[in-house]
Amino acid sequence: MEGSYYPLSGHFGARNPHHPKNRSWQDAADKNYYSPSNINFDVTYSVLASFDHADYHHTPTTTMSQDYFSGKGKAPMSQEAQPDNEDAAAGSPTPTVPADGPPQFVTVGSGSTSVHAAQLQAMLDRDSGYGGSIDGGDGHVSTLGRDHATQPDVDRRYQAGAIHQLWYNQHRSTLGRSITKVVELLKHLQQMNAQWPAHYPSVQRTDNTPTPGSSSRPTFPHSFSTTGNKSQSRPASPVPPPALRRAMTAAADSHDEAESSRASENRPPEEPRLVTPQIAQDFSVLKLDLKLGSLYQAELVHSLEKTSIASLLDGQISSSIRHLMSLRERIEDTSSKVLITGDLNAGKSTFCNALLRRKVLPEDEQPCTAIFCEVLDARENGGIEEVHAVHKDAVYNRHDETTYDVFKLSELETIVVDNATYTLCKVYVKDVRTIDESLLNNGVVDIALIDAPGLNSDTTKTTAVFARQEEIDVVVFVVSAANHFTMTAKEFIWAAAKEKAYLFIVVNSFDAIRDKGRCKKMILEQVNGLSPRTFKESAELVHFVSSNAVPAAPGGAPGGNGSSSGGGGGGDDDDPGHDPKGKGKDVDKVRDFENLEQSLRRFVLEKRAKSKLAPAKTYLLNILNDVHTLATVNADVAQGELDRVTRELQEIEPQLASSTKARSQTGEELDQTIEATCKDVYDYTRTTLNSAITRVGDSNHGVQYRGLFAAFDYAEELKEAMMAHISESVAGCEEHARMKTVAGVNVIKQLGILHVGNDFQNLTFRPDVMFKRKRDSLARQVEIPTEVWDFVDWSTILQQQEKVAGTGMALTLAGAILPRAVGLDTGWISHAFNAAKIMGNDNLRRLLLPGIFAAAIAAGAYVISQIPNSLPHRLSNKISMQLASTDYVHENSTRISGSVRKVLRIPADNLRSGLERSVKDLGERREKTVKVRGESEVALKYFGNLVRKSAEQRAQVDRVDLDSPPPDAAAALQAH
Ligand SMILES: Nc1nc2c(ncn2[C@@H]2O[C@H](COP(=O)(O)OP(=O)(O)OP(=O)(O)O)[C@@H](O)[C@H]2O)c(=O)[nH]1
Repeated sequence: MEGSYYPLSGHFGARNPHHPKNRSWQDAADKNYYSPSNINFDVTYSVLASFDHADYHHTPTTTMSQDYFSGKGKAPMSQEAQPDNEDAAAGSPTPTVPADGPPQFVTVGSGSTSVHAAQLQAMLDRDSGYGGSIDGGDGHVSTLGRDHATQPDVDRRYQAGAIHQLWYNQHRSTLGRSITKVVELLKHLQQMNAQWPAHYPSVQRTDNTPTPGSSSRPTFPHSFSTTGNKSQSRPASPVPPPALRRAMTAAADSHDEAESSRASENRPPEEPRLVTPQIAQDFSVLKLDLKLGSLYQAELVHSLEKTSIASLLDGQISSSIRHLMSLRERIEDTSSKVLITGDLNAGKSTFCNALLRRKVLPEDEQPCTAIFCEVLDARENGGIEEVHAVHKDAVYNRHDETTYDVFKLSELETIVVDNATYTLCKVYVKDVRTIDESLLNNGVVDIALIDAPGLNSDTTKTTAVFARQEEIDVVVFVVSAANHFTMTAKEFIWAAAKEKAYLFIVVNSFDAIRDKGRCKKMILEQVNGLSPRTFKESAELVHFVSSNAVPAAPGGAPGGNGSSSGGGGGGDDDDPGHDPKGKGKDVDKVRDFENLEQSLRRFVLEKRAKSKLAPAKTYLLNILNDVHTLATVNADVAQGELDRVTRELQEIEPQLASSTKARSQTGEELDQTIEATCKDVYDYTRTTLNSAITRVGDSNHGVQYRGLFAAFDYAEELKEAMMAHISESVAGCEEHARMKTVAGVNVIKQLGILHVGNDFQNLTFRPDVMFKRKRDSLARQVEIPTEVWDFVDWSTILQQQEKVAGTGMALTLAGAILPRAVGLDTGWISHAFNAAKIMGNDNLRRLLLPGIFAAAIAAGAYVISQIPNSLPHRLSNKISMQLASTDYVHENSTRISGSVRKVLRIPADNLRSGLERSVKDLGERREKTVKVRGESEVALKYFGNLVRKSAEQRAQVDRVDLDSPPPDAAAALQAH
């Protein structure tokens, strides 16, 4: 057996005669110990080394631990108490280990000693834990390592402490890194949630929502126990045991496997929901508290906008980030708080002083401690010993003197008795012991001792509340051996045991008891009744000591007797200097106390892992589960959204193309229809009216000539009839225009139905309303006055005149007009004219005047006679001229076709804007859909990554096994 276990640290090596001086920690680290076929204790050893070069340097603890390993300290045990190291090295069995157990000595170093190394580790595990490995779970109280502590025992304890510390640091840094990663993930999730509001599953209205606190708190499996309760082994599921969850996390049943959203989608919907209620049940940290009024969450989720839910989620993520930060602070905090409480006058202050090896806290036979005293290493106060008495209701801040008053240590007595001004005081003391010996400054973990006021009706509650604080890693309950447990003590232990599972019980003033065996038995029975778990581990957790027998260390504060820790004495009842027997007793007492210290130290170490790392691990698993669920759901939603918008785009694209085409085609068609209709109406109207006007004089329109004396009436009636005829023609044109308009509207309607849809289905058109305005009726009318000259057909007369020149004209007039006027046959006159022409002009000149006269008469008579014939023409011409001068035909044609255009334009414009709108709508929809597609693609990628990353992180955190011993050692043990 070559080498030693101790090369690991100068300190260990210094105390072991077999320590090879040329070996160093670095030497060991340089060895390749990672070969799987050579699993041995050196693996653990190399783990130690690797930590030394990795995470271990980061924290003050690291530094202290290095000091601790550097050999600056000295052995905690008195020389008398140390076993023969030579014997131990030579392999002689120690009396504390059963004969059939593993070897009772250990010498480790090279790979050849791996079996023993593993066995040593197993022993360390058994020794340092307080699981079933010691008492076998049958309630038998072992006194192993307490009554007869040997040097190997002590070494093993140190080794266990070192291994535990490295194991702790490894897990701490893994969890710390994980926290940083998760915070990053959450921050990105927050950003994503702002851009793409994350979908949150609503909660189904079921009664199986986990009620906080309903699950029973599990027992903490032992870190070092290799035969720990198998039923407590963590399930393979990443969901941690429920009761390990923090108060703010809701416990989720491990059998509540997250249902895949696809599977849940296949189920018939029970109520409207965003995603699936089943998934919502699995949320623990990111659960949205939507219980408002009488609304159920599901209803509320649905009544809230998606963005409101996203902002609620954002709030949850923020608080989660804050919580993770505080968890990181907590795991990085190297100190552990030990609450020392118990009945009045049980000896709590004396016990604290004994741990400190200094009379720091006032001890008195009458109740004196009225406020909480937290004893801390003076290094935390810049090395200055003083008391900071914290003001009532103030939050202590060492850098803010308004929160506390400063006192000297010697003034502590006056402060602790007064609970009116202060509730808490911070006592900074210099540690008089070396880091090997000190509990307060032990090189592994900084411990703060909190001396609580004695339990009474006023403070029990306060102390119980205090005990529940997460910062309290360990509760030490001091009970007087003479008084046993009072009612108040029992109540407190009941309450505290629920929170902390294990309590450290100090039965003090054991020196005052005569029948020690009976006392032990009775107290242990009581412990069994109060905290069975603590009872099961009573060898480690229940200690019978006499605190007042522990002397102050050299250099201690006034009050200590200056004797060394190993020297004994200092007790009130013994004087070791004069009584060798008494000295022997005190040595036992001191050794008991030192055993207590070692147990307490291990307890603190283990509890520290539990109290600091377990919440971080549990919370990380919970949040990662939530993030994973949320990411899975949202990846599904994003995929669904992507599929949907892709389908939608496939529909929209052709719709948009055909709509755009229809818009231009239909626009042209509409223009053509309107133009063609208007042109047709205009042309028709113009032609019809022109022909009507031209031919209006061709008939008398049924108006009868009733003689000369009714000539004027005749003219009037005839004119009216003519005008009516023309008006009727206009009305006819309007009717034609109506028909054409109806046809045009129908064409537009069909186009509308074809391209726009239902809007045009109900298009109704009332043609009868057309041309009903006053303007239309005015346009039809023409005012033409009747004049005398209308009765004379000058053109006829002039035509006749041309036939005869000069006098002939008169004759012509007479011959042409008169007979007609008097209604005679004109044949003879023609003959007369012909005769006159033969007679010659001279004869005729003589006949001129009478001729003219006769002709005038004849003409007058002729004109009158011609009225029935000439008047229609005259009037027709006159009307025609008049209408031409007012541009009647054009005006009406324009009016009628204008009206038609106007009427047709209404549905046409509607159709145009409908088409325009549909193109615009489709364009906008397309734009939006394209945007959603882009966002969905980003979200899908993001959440897909998040699913992967959260699963990876979760697996990493899950690998942080707080319930098992360092894996290499366990493997070595198993290999053996
Ligand atoms: N015989 C004996 N007396 C002890 C022991 N420990 C403490 N005492 C005495 O018990 C009395 C009370 O001790 P304290 O330490 O003040 O008790 P306490 O629990 O702090 O008291 P309060 O804080 O006031 O509740 C003192 O007179 C101590 O000397 C012990 O181990 N043996």
